[in-house]
Amino acid sequence: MSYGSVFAKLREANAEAWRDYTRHDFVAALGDGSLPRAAFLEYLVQDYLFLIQFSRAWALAVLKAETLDEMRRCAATVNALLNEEMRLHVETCAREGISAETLESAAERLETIAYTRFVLAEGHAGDLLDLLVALAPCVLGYGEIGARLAREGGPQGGGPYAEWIETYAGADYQGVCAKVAGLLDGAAARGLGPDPEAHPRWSALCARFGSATRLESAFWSMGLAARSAS
Ligand SMILES: Cc1ncc(CO)c(N)n1
Repeated sequence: MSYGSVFAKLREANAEAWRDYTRHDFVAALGDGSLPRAAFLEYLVQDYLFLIQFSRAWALAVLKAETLDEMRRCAATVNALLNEEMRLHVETCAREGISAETLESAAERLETIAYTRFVLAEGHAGDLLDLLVALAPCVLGYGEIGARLAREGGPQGGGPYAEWIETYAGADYQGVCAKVAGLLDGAAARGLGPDPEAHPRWSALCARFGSATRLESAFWSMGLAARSAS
């Protein structure tokens, strides 16, 4: 699987953290269907709150964009988040008796606050490239996870979390991933030149990508911890 050259370099520079995130126990349990329902629902409620802030971060990317084409592509991502991805959360929760109002008034857990405010703060302080590097593990990590779980599940799929897997493995979401990888490559080419790893900004960008990746792992762990809590 490849989502562009700069993403591949950032992932390689954070290989261990990336493996922890994309091969997390939560992900394995989603794939084989053994994830307890309570853990999934707790994750889904927090993820809904995550997506609200994440949409704001993509709206910030519209603001930080340097070309009209970038503005359009960032705006399309805001639309995909608010009007497509969040539907999965609302519909799944509705079937479990959790209303949209309940979702919106749920309290953010610390892991949700940490991750979303990290991305927003990095974006406010930096330029478009800084923001996209903080956003990349979320968007492209889920694309990679969804595609892998769909492949491993075989042609029929099935299982209790098939709809979640299909959301991220599906053509719409994979198309968003390709767009985001293209945005990242473009912003990096502009900001870092032809050899990004030789640029003085590179180590800070790798560290930022690594932090977001570790915050993703913490988000999965929060879901697993909810298995026993309420
Ligand atoms: C925590 C998290 N990361 C990434 C995505 C993909 O948008 C998501 N829905 N939630």
